[in-house]
Amino acid sequence: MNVIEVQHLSKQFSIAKRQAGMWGAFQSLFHREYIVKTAVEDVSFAIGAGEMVGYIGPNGAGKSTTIKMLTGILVPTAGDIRVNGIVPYQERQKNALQIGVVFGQRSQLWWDLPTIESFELLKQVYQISDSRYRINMQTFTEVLGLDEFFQTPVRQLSLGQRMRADIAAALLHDPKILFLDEPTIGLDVVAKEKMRTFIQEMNLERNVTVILTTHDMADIEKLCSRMILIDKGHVMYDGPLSTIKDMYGTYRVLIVDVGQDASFQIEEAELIREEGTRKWFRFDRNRIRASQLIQRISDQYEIHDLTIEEPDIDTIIRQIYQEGIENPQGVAHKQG
Ligand SMILES: Nc1ncnc2c1ncn2[C@@H]1O[C@H](COP(=O)(O)OP(=O)(O)OP(=O)(O)O)[C@@H](O)[C@H]1O
Repeated sequence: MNVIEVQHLSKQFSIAKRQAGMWGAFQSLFHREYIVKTAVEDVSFAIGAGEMVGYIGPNGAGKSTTIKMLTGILVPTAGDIRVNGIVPYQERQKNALQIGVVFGQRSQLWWDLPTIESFELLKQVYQISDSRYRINMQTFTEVLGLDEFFQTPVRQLSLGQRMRADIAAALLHDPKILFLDEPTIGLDVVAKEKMRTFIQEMNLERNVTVILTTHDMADIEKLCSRMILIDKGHVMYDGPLSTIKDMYGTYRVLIVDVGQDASFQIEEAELIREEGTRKWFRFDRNRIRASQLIQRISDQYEIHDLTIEEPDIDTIIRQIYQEGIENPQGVAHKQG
């Protein structure tokens, strides 16, 4: 069953053009010109219950605008949007009851109140029963260690504490869908890992559907089997992370130390770096196998040390942004 359905969704913003100088400012009082900025264009996708989907793209791609339309904050310019059967901007309150939202860049909590009071206020806002509130607070406190800062006002929390409080607050009313906009931004490695584990647990134990926007590819690798990639408002790819990796991750780098100063080239590989006796060869595994490459080198030289580096998902995504994407096996597509 799909919990989110988006069809031909577009959003344009009209931005008033500023005229230069005093005369321009005066003229603007009587006649305003507008420029139209298209943030999201003809985006379609469907997300099933319990899926964890990474919604990713470079700065300004249209990710936050999409999330804001899904949460009902923004009204689309065109297209259909349904979250659990509800049109979010038409029934904002009803939609709010079934979704949880975390914006990594800003807190949803009351800035000046002790953290525990924010939770108590949310209990009232969402009319959460006493027993449900107790169970959820107990679970979240156990996993996220909330009690260490219950009495601290939100504005005094460290970033890691604030994010833990925010995600707990977003899940307090048992939403079936969770929107996470940069939930690990600025966190240290340990805090990131804790956050990811918690998200994973909520998905597994409560079947919460998760839509995650992030610039941290490790979030996607750890959490999402599916990825929707957008650029300039268009969907460029929608499919498994593994397909993207298989298609674009065919390059490897062989780092080899031959123990002596030797200058040599290999036809099917590109020498991309040299440091003393150590060399870096970039090769396409579809063209030559690592074992063949090593064989060629060891035929002439004694290999002292070697490593093979696989491309990380960051490198692959960067390559896609730069070069676009072809249409492989009907799962990915390029538009615009
Ligand atoms: N309220 C607004 N008024 C005018 N333009 C806007 C508004 N909100 C977003 N935009 C523009 O729409 C485009 C998409 O912005 P959006 O915030 O959705 O991108 P994003 O993918 O979330 O980027 P980032 O990764 O930097 O957060 C950008 O060019 C942005 O400047």
